[in-house]
Amino acid sequence: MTLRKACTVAGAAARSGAGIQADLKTFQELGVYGFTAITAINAKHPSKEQGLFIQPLDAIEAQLLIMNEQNDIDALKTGMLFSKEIIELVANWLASTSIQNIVVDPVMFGKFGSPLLDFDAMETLKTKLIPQATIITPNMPEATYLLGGQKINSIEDLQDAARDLMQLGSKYVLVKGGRLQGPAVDILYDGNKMYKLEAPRIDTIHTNGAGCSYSAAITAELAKGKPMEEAVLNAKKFVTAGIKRFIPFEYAPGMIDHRAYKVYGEDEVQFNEI
Ligand SMILES: Nc1ncnc2c1ncn2[C@@H]1O[C@H](COP(=O)(O)OP(=O)(O)OP(=O)(O)O)[C@@H](O)[C@H]1O
Ligand SMILES: Cc1ncc(COP(=O)(O)O)c(N)n1
Repeated sequence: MTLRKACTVAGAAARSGAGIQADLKTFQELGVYGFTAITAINAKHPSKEQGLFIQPLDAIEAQLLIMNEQNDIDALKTGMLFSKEIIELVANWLASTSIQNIVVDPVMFGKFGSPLLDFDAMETLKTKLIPQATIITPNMPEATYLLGGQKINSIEDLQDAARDLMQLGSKYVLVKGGRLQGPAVDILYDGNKMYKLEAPRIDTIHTNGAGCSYSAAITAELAKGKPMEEAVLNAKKFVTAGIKRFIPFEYAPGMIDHRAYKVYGEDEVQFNEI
């Protein structure tokens, strides 16, 4: 069987549940080979002022150049890109490749609010990168920022946001409703059909890496040739299983268990056209 290849262009997260580490673990669990290009190191700690180390542009460019040697990358995701300059670099590079499946996770904040995107980078994200995306995967605050402040407080608001976000030019939009009350509902839209994904809400604060791993799982499934609807459904099952078997940290909120889907094979997600 051909080994499928996925790539992530994102930040490294020192607690290792999110960012590049989450992406690689997810790729491995879902049976694809993972390549990485690291844009930043996120080592935020309450006792330290400086914890975010953005990589120099030439270091990022050098990693992207290495990717050019792999002319058979099946799917790619972007995560934390941080600055206007990095987004421009990645967007220009992507335009020069023939990669077909591009997942843009418009990472803006860490789980507990630390900024992972410069404010003046928003326009570049919207005009240079998102139009090249096969799918974008904003959570509720990210969707709100992309839409210039549009409030999202309900499943109907998620649906409206999905419709409005299509204007930015991606082929699919997935708006994640992780912050709503009740079941964990996400909305997938292709400009024509709209789908609701629903999983039971797990009572935990240990969800570090849920968003990154979700977009990485979609990337892995697309790399394997799955159609988008199936890729998103499998990815939601993967992330739900991971949240259910969360790994608590002693002094900080913990992270999802990337092994859970393979070990326990949970299957509790409903997928319906609405
Ligand atoms: N407690 C939970 N139980 C089950 N699923 C959840 C829970 N929290 C989030 N999810 C799901 O996890 C996935 C990641 O979504 P989420 O909205 O948390 O993204 P995120 O980018 O991690 O966002 P945020 O940083 O706002 O928490 C989504 O499918 C969401 O529905
Ligand atoms: C480098 C990096 N990238 C992304 C996130 C957010 O991760 P998530 O929303 O999945 O918890 C993070 N904390 N650090």
